[in-house]
Amino acid sequence: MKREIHAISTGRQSIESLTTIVEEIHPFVDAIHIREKSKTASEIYQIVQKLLENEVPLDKIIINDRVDIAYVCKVQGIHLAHHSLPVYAVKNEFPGLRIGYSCHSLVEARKAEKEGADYLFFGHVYATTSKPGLPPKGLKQLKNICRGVNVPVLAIGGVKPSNIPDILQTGANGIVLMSGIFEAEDPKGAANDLVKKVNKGTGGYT
Ligand SMILES: Cc1ncc(COP(=O)(O)OP(=O)(O)O)c(N)n1
Ligand SMILES: Cc1nc(C(=O)O)sc1CCOP(=O)(O)O
Ligand SMILES: [Mg+2]
Repeated sequence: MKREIHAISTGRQSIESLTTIVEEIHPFVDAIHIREKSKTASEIYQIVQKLLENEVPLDKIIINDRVDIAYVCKVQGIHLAHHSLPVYAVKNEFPGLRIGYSCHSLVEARKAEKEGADYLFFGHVYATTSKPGLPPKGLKQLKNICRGVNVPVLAIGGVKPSNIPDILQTGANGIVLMSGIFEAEDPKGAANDLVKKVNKGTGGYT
């Protein structure tokens, strides 16, 4: 199974900054999550249209939480969290959408898999400013999740180039970054570096 790199928008950037970064990084990553909790449906739709105008492939775009926007825009998929519509409900209504789910325990992971999730995020693996005051789950729990389900598991939370080898040792199928890409001084350089690290030793990158 190909290892995947996903990038998630921060929710803190303007439409202009966000779309400029995505236009630079999309060739290096497998998926770009538009996770913009305080933007309106109209603004998120505008983001997707701007990305398409700038030749970002539809099949690299994933919408966080908003199934309506994912369906209307015909993107690659929808990413659900604990506050979202249930996985089984989305699967039933939109069998063509790739469904991701953010889980934080083995019980949640197995439930999401049973309900039809196509892949899982597990986190936060390392400390991250995105989850202040919450202790990181660590590599041991990540390994346990990877062994406990049959769908791909991607590590999220505090991921940086130096911890990629340890993450991949757990059996994780990829990595997910927010600040490490969207808040990097050089997002394109950061994404390129991640591709090299993720594919090291697989023959997938020369
Ligand atoms: C134990 C625990 N519960 C919830 C979260 C964060 O929620 P999540 O479903 O991942 O949604 P996002 O806010 O991250 O989009 C967590 N990290 N830990
Ligand atoms: C959106 C999100 N969800 C998490 C989870 O554990 O569910 S961690 C996270 C943010 C990850 O940001 P960064 O790459 O900057 O650490
Ligand atoms: Mg999350």
